[in-house]
Amino acid sequence: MGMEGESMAATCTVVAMVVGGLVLGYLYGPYWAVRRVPGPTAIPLVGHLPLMAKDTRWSTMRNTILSVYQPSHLAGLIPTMQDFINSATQTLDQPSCTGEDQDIIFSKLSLGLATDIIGQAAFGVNFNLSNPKPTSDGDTEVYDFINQHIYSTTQLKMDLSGSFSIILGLLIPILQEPFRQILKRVPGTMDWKVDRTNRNIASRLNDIVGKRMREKERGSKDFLSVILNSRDSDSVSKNVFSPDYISAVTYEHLLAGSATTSFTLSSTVYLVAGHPEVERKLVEEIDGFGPSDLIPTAHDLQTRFPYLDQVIKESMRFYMVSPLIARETSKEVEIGGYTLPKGTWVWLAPGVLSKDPKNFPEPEKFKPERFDPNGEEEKGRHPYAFIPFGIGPRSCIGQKFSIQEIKLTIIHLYRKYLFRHSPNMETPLELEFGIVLNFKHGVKLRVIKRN
Ligand code: HEM
Repeated sequence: MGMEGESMAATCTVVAMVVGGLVLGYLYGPYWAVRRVPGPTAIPLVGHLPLMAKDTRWSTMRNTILSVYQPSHLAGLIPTMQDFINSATQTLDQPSCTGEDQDIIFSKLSLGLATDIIGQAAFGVNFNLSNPKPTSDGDTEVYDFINQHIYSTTQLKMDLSGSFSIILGLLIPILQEPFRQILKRVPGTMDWKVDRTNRNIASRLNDIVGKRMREKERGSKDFLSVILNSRDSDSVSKNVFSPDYISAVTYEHLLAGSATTSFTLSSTVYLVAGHPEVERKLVEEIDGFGPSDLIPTAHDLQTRFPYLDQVIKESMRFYMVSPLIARETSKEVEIGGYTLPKGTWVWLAPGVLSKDPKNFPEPEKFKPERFDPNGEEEKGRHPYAFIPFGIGPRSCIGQKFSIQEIKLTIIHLYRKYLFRHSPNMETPLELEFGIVLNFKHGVKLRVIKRN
């Protein structure tokens, strides 16, 4: 190549670099402007459009399944819930649980129970964890599935005990995904285990969804059936609810509905066990309802157990199971004097709010009476100070479902038993911070049979 050719090539390279720089600048300029504000990375050319598309799909889904969470439907679920509660708590009558030095790991019992109940409601499948004796190959399958589900739930950590890519992502977000992609191929790493588990779960869910899709008569009781029926009857839904998407939201329900409810149940029993005066008032209210085999109706649950209401709220305030809630601004907005550009992620911290002494005097004290609707504290409190289920159009869809389940379980338990902290349990309680809070070493209790 002569001198002229070389200088031509050099000029072309410079021009290409300048043009490339301009294109990159154009694509990433808006992102650069908000680089200090945490949020999802904009994809070149399409920006955040995929997220918005997801959102439309979600609202169609949410509207479709809302019927499953309507009061009339929930009321009809009471016998199903009660059956699972009876069978999950049966083991508490056995000498291996009621002996003086016997610990029960209550958090395990409650996770099995909550998973069974949501499994039935979401999939129409009995995982049978409340009656833990595999009897056939089919049952073993379910066991494996649930164990994987529990494993993946407990791996959703945001502290320094999570997988390496998650830890790295906390420090240098841009490196998280590339490292995850590499580490998930390295056997033995946490990323590899999580990936393998997630793929197993996904394939099992696809099997369940596929099987239910082929069913002609599937009823309309559970969430999966409602979505599949709507998919069969309406062409819009057919496009919106692809089989993969259905598996993903079904899994989301299983996850959202089991770990949260189970944590709340366990922390309530744990806190009541450490507060004899609260226990006395609670047992008095429960005994006052009627004979011990009288199952409360949905209306009874709402109106006849005001102190139980306060105990559950105070437990949820004390240990806020979902400590963080994410939102993304759909347009530029000013919050507290800060201008947030469109597309900014905003994190709400209900756990911080619930320990604010302005709204909850002596926040480190467990005092259910602070939620007494006739008390000064409750009347004077900011209406959004206590938001364990989130707030607005994306708030928890399963709120009533879980409260019904928690109330039924607590009533059933305290009719028959009292609980004490096991001496083998750490003080104070140690927690693991993830997408949902978890107990580091479980909740170990001693059971006292009443009468
Ligand atoms: C004590 C139990 C529970 C707690 C504390 C809880 C808490 C939450 C919170 C804080 C959110 C985020 C809300 C927001 O972004 O504003 C949420 C969302 C959600 N929860 Fe729950 N939840 C519980 C039980 C359940 C149950 C039992 C189910 C299912 C039956 C469920 C299904 C969902 C779903 C599907 C969403 C996403 C809603 C959406 O994005 O439109 N949750 N939950």
